[in-house]
Amino acid sequence: MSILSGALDLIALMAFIILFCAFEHRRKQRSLHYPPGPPRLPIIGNLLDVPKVWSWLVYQEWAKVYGDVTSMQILGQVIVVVNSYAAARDLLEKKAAIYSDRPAVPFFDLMKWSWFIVAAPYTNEWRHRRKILDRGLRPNAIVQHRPMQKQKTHDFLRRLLTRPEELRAHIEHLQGSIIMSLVYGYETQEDNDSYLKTALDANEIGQRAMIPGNAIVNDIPFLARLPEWLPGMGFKAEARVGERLGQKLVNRPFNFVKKSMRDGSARPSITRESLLELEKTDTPKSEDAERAIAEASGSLYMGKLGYFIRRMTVSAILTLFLVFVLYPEMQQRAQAEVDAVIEGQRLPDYCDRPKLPYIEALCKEVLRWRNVAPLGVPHTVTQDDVYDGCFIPKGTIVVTNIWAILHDARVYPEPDLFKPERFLTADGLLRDDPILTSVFGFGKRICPGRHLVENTLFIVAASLLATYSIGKAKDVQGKDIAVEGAYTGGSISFPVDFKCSIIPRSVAAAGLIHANS
Ligand code: HEM
Repeated sequence: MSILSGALDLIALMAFIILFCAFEHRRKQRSLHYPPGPPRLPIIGNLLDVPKVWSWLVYQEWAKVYGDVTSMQILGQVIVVVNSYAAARDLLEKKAAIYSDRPAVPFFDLMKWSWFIVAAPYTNEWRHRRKILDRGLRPNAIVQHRPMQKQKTHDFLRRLLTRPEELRAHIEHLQGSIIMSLVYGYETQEDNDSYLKTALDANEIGQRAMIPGNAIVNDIPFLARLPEWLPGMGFKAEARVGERLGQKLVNRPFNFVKKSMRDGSARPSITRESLLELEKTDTPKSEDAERAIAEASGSLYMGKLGYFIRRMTVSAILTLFLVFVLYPEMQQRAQAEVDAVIEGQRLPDYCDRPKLPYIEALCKEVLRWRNVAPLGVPHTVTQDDVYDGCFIPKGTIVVTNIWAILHDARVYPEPDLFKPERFLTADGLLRDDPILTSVFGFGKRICPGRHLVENTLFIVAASLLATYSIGKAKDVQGKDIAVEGAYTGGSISFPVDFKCSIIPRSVAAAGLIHANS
């Protein structure tokens, strides 16, 4: 009896100590301040301080006053902005276990769009789908798609030959057809593509849900629980449309792959490879495992046209054209480099890459100079945390100021200048720069498409340089049309529309384009 009561006393004492420590820990955290930031007004906090456009520039200025990790509060929601590479790694990579969630988008929940990886919460479901994408988009896996990327780039060159004024449409087609081929082995039709309509419709709904202020339920989530017959509940019917579209988007191309696998016509693709892998490991095939593949692929299909992935890649390729217009001397240097390798006999290939360090450096500088997602995609914190003596509570939204990281004058001197040489050694060799990967985000949510983007940018740049001269367009009087080189200030930064001339460098160059497309 006395042994038993002694043991109980010990357990009670231990429980008391654990509770006391937890209480003290929490009390200490509570007594800590949030990371420093601009002064807050009662209730609305920093609502009036948040700029609608070019916010990354304002946050960069705040960092000079308050430090690399700053915070603001909007209607009670804590938002932390991370402005340096070191802090981004400390939080989003070293503490990835608690910094990898995404802010909730209630309208997506209503549409049952948890399959859409970009916005999905950090759950086992997400991990499973993300693994499928990581496997399909890793360097060793995408190597087999290089011939396809090359062929699509050659088709792009041909389109530029016949309708150069439709530059942006051609870039969108290039990007979309690469993704559809990579994900489903599907050849996008030139006009009236049958998969286009579904994706466009789903995207329209997706965009409305993502852009702040567009879907009322995102701002006032409890509305989702009210009955549909109440006034103002129209979003519920819209959510049902979104759910149906989402299912169509996920299932239709997936079924196309399964059917073509059955009749033996399936081309290599992420979906086909994932299904083959599943056959090896999962017997009998479970519906859940197939569904995960369909949904992971659907996320890329959605992204092919979406606000997010499409705009990013299109923006980067447009920047390439802008750079050629603004800096003709760099275009000439890059042309000389590619000419020395291909000697006008053929179009560039991936195997030429090691011999084209200046072009590689130019592509890297395109990604750095006008990084297309200056604030990345927000993460959220799933547990209370302390960083550098400051309290970061569970639920905090963490925004990475990728712009500030890539325009840090200590790392990239004269950061606003376009200088490919910063990625070259004194001997003209390519310099490894781990900080540049910040352009694709951090930690577990880092962009899985990054290797594909680098491959695409390289082959597009080298092929363009080998065949075209890009310069200022002329007005009716034959005068150069000025190009400002301005960018939009929204969450995905885009070159403001500009005109340029795109002319084959020679008859032989035009001949190469025809011969290869
Ligand atoms: C210039 C082009 C691109 C840039 C700069 C870019 C950048 C980014 C960034 C900053 C993120 C957020 C990372 C984070 O949360 O920390 C992201 C996420 C993502 N990107 Fe990209 N991206 C590009 C193109 C692509 C392409 C071509 C694909 C598909 C093949 C892709 C697929 C994705 C996906 C699926 C996510 C969500 C990852 C997740 O939440 O787990 N991206 N990207």
